[in-house]
Amino acid sequence: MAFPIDHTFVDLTKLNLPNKPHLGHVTNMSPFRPNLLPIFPRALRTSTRLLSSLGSNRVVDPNGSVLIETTTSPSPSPDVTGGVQDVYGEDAATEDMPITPWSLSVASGYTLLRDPHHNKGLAFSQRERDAHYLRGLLPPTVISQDLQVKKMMHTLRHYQVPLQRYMAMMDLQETNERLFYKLLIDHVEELLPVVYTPTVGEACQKYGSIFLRPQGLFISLKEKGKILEVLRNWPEKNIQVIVVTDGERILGLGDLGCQGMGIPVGKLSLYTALGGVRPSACLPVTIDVGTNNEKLLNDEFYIGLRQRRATGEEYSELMHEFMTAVKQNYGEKVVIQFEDFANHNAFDLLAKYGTTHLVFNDDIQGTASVVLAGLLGALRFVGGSLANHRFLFLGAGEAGTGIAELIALEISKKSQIPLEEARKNIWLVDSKGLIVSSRKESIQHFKKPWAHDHKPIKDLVDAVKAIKPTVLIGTSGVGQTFTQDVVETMAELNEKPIILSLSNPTSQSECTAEQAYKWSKGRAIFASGSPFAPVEYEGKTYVPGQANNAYIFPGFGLGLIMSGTIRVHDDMLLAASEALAEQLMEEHYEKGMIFPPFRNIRKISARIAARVAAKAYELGLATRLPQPKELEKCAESSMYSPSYHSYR
Ligand SMILES: NC(=O)C1=CN([C@@H]2O[C@H](COP(=O)(O)OP(=O)(O)OC[C@H]3O[C@@H](n4cnc5c(N)ncnc54)[C@H](OP(=O)(O)O)[C@@H]3O)[C@@H](O)[C@H]2O)C=CC1
Ligand SMILES: CC(=O)C(=O)O
Ligand SMILES: [Mg+2]
Repeated sequence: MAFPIDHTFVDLTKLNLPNKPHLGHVTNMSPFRPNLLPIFPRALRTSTRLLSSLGSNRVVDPNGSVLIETTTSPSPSPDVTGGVQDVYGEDAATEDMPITPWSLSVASGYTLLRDPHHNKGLAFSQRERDAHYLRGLLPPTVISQDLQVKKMMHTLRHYQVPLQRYMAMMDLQETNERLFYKLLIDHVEELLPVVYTPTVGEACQKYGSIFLRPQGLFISLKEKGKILEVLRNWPEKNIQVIVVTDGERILGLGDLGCQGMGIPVGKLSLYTALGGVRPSACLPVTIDVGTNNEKLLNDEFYIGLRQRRATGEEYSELMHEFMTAVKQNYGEKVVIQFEDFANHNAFDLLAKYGTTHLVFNDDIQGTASVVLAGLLGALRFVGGSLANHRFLFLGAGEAGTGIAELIALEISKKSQIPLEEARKNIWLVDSKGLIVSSRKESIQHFKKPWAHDHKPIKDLVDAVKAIKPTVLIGTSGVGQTFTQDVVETMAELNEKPIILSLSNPTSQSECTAEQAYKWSKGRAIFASGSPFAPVEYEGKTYVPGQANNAYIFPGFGLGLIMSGTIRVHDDMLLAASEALAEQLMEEHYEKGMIFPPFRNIRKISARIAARVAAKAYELGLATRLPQPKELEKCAESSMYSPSYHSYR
């Protein structure tokens, strides 16, 4: 179907039909939208009769794409009943088989005001208020969406507590979706820290207490054997992106179990606001296999399963059922973004499903791509190529080893040296110290490529002194681990030390922006995972960058979707990094920035999407053919706009 995915109606007057439509044949017609035929499974059945009354066996949209087609076969195949595809098995079901009673109605009056997808609040015009039975349900004034944005920002700025802002934003998302996205797009730099890190971290910790309305799809062990049915309970059918977590490693806050749902919800808000993917095409999912967080298990307001985490086969079987059901229900072009899984599952899931599904691990791959872009930008300050630099990581998990591997891949490709060779300048420290060859037998598989020959070193500062890195990257999830000693040593070793404190939320950042600039005497090139305000140091203002995968995944996902790509490839991550790095302009360098500002993020995302899509076409992984000529324009024009529509 070539129709935009949030169109659940098709205008019969605009279609290529031989006879005038006889609307009596469609039971779901709206009195307010008389020419609109609902495109929903149940409506498809009623439309079969409509089609025969029109003397046609197909409905074609203005672009020539078939929207509805009756079968001409005398003996329909088992999944084609009554002449149309029996999408959810309603027609094939016998009387004793349960089905989902899908129905579609057109919202008006009170229901319309309570429908977050269509509600416009005080922005309903007088004519719309008459046409849609709203008169008296709203006070007399009519205001524009822009004024609504202004008012909402005024309200948000009055809240002193970040969590209050978060709750107000979530409430808006659940009551007036377009206004929520308009606000987020127009004030992205101010509101990103509200709906995303750091505030979303606190929201997840307190999710049970602040929980008002469920968001997203909860799939727990109780749903084993029924996951396909659960997916079918979700009201939207055309899903393009799923962000899924099992809540075991939420930011640097550890196991938050079912309350990790704040993360997929937040990430998908960014898919829409930053990447332009329609909200109706986004599905947040939390897999609940229990939690090992004692505090939550004993919290009377905890919303998840009250048991310790299932592991081993029980875990894998649930995940496999989920992955299979997703492909069965939505096909193979749905992006499945793994988010905030613990590393003992994350690497295995990515490896296992990377060859059968369109999967992307944001913590391993998205983080790698954004950090590589930042480093390419930082070369401008420090000179040379990546091959001339030495890297030391604190933290050798998903983010640390993911970034390390992409840096090595970039060096290997650019310098035409083997990957093994490129890895030699990259060192990692985990909770037990520097990863060295004598530890090789006892470390997890994803650390093994980094076990170089060296004597063991326990402390970070000693590792800094021994390795002499030019770049220090924090991915430990532990705050304040870049001590004054560590930063000063980096500054002794380097004229411009590159220091990235990537751990989230702010409380877990390896050091603050102020510490990095102060302890390096203003010489550090610094960026952090969660935002820090500009810092004044000895009369100069330093603008820290935000090295967060939010720069990458929305545009990356858009690129996959717009090209109909079926698998993720590392070269697409490199393409995304290059696209992001190229958008760093002279004016940004002058302020010491290594990332372009977030306020231009939709433009940035369109460029990333175009480059990712181009790479997918080059690799033969894109299925949307022929390849559009101008991919960036194509990306821009396909982006969701939050402006209100006017109603008939
Ligand atoms: N800015 C961004 O875009 C992103 C930031 N992150 C952040 O990065 C952090 C880590 O995430 P992730 O890699 O997925 O987590 P993992 O759990 O996979 O890895 C954490 C690593 O840190 C090590 N570690 C823990 N404590 C210490 C310590 N005190 N000293 C040295 N090393 C330590 C662990 O060691 P061991 O292996 O021995 O247990 C492990 O290697 C999180 O805070 C997360 O929010 C993640 C993704 C994106
Ligand atoms: C940003 C992110 O994905 C994380 O901290 O896990
Ligand atoms: Mg994450």
